[in-house]
Amino acid sequence: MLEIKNISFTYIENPVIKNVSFTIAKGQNIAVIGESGCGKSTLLKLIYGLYDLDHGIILNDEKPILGPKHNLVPGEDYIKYLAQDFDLMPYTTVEENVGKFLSNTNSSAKQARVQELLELLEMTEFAKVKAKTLSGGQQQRVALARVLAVEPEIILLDEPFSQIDTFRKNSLRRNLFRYLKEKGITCITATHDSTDALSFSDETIVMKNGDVIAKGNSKTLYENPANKYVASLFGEVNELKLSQLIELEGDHDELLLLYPHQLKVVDNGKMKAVVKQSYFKGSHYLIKAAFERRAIFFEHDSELEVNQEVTLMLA
Ligand SMILES: Nc1ncnc2c1ncn2[C@@H]1O[C@H](COP(=O)(O)OP(=O)(O)OP(=O)(O)O)[C@@H](O)[C@H]1O
Repeated sequence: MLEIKNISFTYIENPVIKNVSFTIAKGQNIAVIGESGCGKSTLLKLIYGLYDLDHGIILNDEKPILGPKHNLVPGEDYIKYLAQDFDLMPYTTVEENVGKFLSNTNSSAKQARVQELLELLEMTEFAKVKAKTLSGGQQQRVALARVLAVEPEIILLDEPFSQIDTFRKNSLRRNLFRYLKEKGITCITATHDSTDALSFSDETIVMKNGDVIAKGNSKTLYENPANKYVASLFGEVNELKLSQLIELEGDHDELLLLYPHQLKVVDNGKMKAVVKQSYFKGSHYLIKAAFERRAIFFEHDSELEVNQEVTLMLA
């Protein structure tokens, strides 16, 4: 089990990580989400042991993860960290990059392992190609293969699919996260892509301004977001009062956070909005509309005319 206990960290002046605590069970897949600059990458680097903490302690199976003050070469060897810059050797081939940390004592075992990883990351055809000639997305796949080569106990992935096209990303992350589960490797992924959290992670950690403001089952966090910030990390969200949608008897009003699919156009709804734009999303349209001088979003199965008035209701 990985235990993060009351950790704080400052680069120069202001704390970037502020008294953060949580635990992660072995083999879990955790997504870390939060607005840009909230401290996701820094948190991963601290877990890897790249920096010394101001306060607190990080334990893996009750053993402390120590920073550079205590380790000549920072970074624990049972943990692998995939940084946002891929740190590849540009003038060597893909297979040499992937095999860099593998032992040379059994060359056929090494070769087999490299092949296995290249297949997992769908890079077999590039085995003999020099890393510098690859596209950004291809380099990212090589970097992923490389951090997996010597099977780590814990893997820390910082935006691991940021440069990979949507088509390949889907099959790749299915393969990768299934592989990590099969091997029982604990995985923490810092991501801006809510699908990494919703479809693949066991739990999601939500960070804001150096603090962990929510942690829990990803589906539960999505369905019951504690506030608008949490909900907005999963997509567009509308903050509305129940009384704006239906006639209330008595004064038991309630503030609702509603994703676009939770509002629908009806013939005689209470809430009147004016259509401003329709965005085609493949299976539906996302409609932006004006309601009481602010933008709201809902889904509809067809395009709507600009400036058309619609009435809306809970879907
Ligand atoms: N090496 C550094 N020296 C000084 N400040 C830094 C350094 N790295 C990051 N920071 C600052 O620490 C804060 C957190 O940065 P971090 O990279 O951890 O955020 P993030 O959530 O990963 O952002 P993003 O989603 O944009 O990658 C930011 O204010 C950033 O400017």
